Amino acid sequence: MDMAVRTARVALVGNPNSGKTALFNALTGAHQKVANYAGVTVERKEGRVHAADGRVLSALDLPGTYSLRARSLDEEVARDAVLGALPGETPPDVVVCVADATNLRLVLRLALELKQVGRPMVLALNMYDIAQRQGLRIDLERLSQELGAPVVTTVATRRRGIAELVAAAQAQVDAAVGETHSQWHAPSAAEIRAAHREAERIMKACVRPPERPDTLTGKIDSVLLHPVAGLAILLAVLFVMFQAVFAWAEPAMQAIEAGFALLGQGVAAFLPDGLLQSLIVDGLISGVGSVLVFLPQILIIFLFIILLEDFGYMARAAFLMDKIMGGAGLHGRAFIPLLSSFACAIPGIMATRVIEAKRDRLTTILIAPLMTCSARIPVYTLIIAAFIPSETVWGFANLQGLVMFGLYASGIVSALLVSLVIRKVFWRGAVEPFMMELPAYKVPDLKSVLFNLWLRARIFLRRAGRIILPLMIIVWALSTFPYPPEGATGPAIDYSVAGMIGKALEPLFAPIGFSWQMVVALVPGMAAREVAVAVLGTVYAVAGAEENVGALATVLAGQWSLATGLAFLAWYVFAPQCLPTLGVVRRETGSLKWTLIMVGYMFGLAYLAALIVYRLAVALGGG
Ligand SMILES: Nc1nc2c(ncn2[C@@H]2O[C@H](COP(=O)(O)OP(=O)(O)OP(=O)(O)O)[C@@H](O)[C@H]2O)c(=O)[nH]1
Ligand SMILES: [Mg+2]
Repeated sequence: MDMAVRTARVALVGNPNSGKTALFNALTGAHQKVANYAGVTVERKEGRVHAADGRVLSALDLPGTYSLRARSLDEEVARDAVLGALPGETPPDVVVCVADATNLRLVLRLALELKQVGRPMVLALNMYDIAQRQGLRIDLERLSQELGAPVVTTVATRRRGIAELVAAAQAQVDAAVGETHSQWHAPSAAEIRAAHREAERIMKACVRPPERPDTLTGKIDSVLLHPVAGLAILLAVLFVMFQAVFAWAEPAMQAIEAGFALLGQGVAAFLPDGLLQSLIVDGLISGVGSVLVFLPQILIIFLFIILLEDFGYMARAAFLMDKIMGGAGLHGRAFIPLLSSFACAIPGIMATRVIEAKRDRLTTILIAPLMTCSARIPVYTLIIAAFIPSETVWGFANLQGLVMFGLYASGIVSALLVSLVIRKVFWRGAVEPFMMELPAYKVPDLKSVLFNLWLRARIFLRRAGRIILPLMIIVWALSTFPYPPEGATGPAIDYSVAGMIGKALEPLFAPIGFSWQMVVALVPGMAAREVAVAVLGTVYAVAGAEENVGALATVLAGQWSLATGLAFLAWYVFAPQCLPTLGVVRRETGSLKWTLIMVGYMFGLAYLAALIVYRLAVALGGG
């Protein structure tokens, strides 16, 4: 094979949370998710590295692992990539062992294992900035001798040491002599002990303990992990987050709303009355605009989540929740997947790969969609704005924020209950104990926070363009054609296909107080939750009373009873209104049966919850 044309492949291997993905991003210019807790990366990702001399390398980001003795699916990915065991894949030309320089003991064991694989290796001592700040002294030359591999210091987040790392990797490729045979085999207990001793010896020989050991982390932890104070702080953080959603977003939302109203009026004035004007103004601008208004709220929630992630708080939250989750039959490792599900259930379900036991993993997959994903935010805020007054209660809390908090809490509490039921119905047995690593606290980096926020905004805007926009054209057509017959008196939509579908399904939803217009919104809302908001925008715009040009929330407040609004919220806490999620559940469980069980229980709960809420609200005078 001609070495000059084949791109050399570099695999990034290391303990969880050591900065592999941050290095990968710095090397390739990619934007993979980086966060301050273990288990962020669960899949292999490949990218291209342009070296200073013009050559191109291929880099591979991998899930974190402590050993090649893989126990969970994500660790297997790392092991197979290193051993070249994936179908159609050769072992990497160079292995870059990524180390958290402040936590070398564990990575030395992994490095010794990697040496046995027999591929050329480079040790990247990442987080070197923190090591230096702590006054940790590492004898780089000696370390390199002991491991028989070049050592490069890096600060991935500041892109320091990147060029040196690439050069070291390339030098290893150039010096490599043909194929080596892997010496790696699953080690015996005695071999593991010997490796631990060897790691300990290297540690003693090369690392002098920090002059300023990290006492701050301990001090902060004694408060944040306190069983009472810690939980109170966690609740307070969430409380502030939901208050902020309503308190801070208002001006930005009004500006976006006014912008779309102006755009609609401008286009309406410019285009002649008729079909095209109706499609663009009522279908596209009104539909897409009604969803985009919620961008500020989504960004506020993500700002909180990103800051907490980067600070290192999320792993502490997991620690605090561990008892409660264990009581509900959930594995401690389920926390991070469930946390990811607050953005979107799809990455959350993928993240369950870190859970070793199949049953624990399946339980987590089944409840992940109950976490409030960001696609629910537009629906929740719309209905809250329409039906919940912006009042101050108890002298300090905004009622709208409290209701939002309650909706998130309903999702979490029901998830715990469902998990408990799954444990009772499908399988019993104790949950395995779980050792959590707590990452060091870090001051969030402003640039990376803003960048992450921009990535979230981009996902939201893309969904608006790729899912909502095309669907709105279909919805507009279905709610416009066929035209009402000669001499018809009702609004045109009553005679359209959408009207017919809505009215045909209406009896099914009448007991929970849904109007046929709402049913029309639920059907395309299966594709993505927030589409329902856009459809409501269009259905009521096409229904076309002049006074309806106001904000959608005002329109809904005039059209629905309070009971109907609350029932709609209850429905949205549970309904599996997201086909892509169902597709991922099917793929990750490999089972149609479990996918259908999930769909069934979620629709069942949605109907039941909406029914109870509706009846209760009507009985209390909200009909
Ligand atoms: N100060 C400092 N922080 C870093 C450095 N490299 C990474 N980080 C931070 O460390 C945390 C972990 O980084 P990731 O790149 O997600 O780690 P990973 O090894 O990919 O983690 P997993 O995918 O969970 O195995 C993030 O908060 C990064 O911003 C560094 O060199 N210096
Ligand atoms: Mg990673």
